[in-house]
Amino acid sequence: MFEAVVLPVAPSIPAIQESAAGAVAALAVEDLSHSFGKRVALDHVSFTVPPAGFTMLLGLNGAGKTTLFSLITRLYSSRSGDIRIFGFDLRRQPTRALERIGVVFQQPTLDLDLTVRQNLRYHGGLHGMRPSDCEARAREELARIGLSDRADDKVRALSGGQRRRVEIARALLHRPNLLLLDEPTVGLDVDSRRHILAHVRALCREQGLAVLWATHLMDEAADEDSVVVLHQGRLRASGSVRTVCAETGTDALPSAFAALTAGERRP
Ligand SMILES: Nc1ncnc2c1ncn2[C@@H]1O[C@H](COP(=O)(O)OP(=O)(O)OP(=O)(O)O)[C@@H](O)[C@H]1O
Repeated sequence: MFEAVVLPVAPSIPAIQESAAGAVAALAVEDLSHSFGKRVALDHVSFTVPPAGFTMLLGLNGAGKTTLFSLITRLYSSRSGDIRIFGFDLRRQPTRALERIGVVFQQPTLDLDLTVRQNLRYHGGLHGMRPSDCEARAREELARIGLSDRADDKVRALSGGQRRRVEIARALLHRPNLLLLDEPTVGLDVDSRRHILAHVRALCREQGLAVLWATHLMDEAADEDSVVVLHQGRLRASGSVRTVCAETGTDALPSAFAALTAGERRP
């Protein structure tokens, strides 16, 4: 359990206001494909994530969620298709695009032998933050997530849920406008899952963040979310929960998801 602390809204990066005079999507994926040898992981996928609000990226194992995240974060380069982040083309303007996203990867990436503060400082350095800014932001984000008193503990001493919370604080340090989380609650107990989801939903509401949350757990979705459904590398549906239910002739997201992902599983 932790008490979330509500802090003032962080200022956004000014250039976004300029480029987002219209409602520029936080993320626009267009005709994106990616293969590992002969295995097609993403097959002509197109969808958008609204400039603010919570979007669930739903897919079973092997749907292509992590491959998509790897392309958006440029761990892999896309050979076919386009990705724009707040209007910035990831291939042509990678710095401007990438500085707008924060990422929590599926596999934990904190250094267990560094303290919480040192992990955050390292991340700030990678983003070119001044040490004093980084220190102030680390304090803010650790307070927000209820871990101020653990700043000087080694990450190894934290629970799985606390480590995830530090990863979220780290992802927000440079004030991104789009937060990507790849199955962030995997391996956590019910209480930690609930609190992490509630925390990210609160961030989304209070700071006007756009969030893309990948999961296969239907109980993490809410009626007001936008959803993107991937299955076996293909886009099966995207839009509001209501639209996806209407399109599948179902009355709830779990039934819609079951209908959209029925059929042969890939070996
Ligand atoms: N590095 C890789 N080399 C070869 N094939 C890969 C690689 N990474 C992913 N794949 C394949 O690409 C497809 C999509 O995998 P991906 O990990 O993106 O799915 P996912 O939706 O994230 O699944 P999970 O929920 O299990 O993490 C799968 O068939 C997977 O085996």
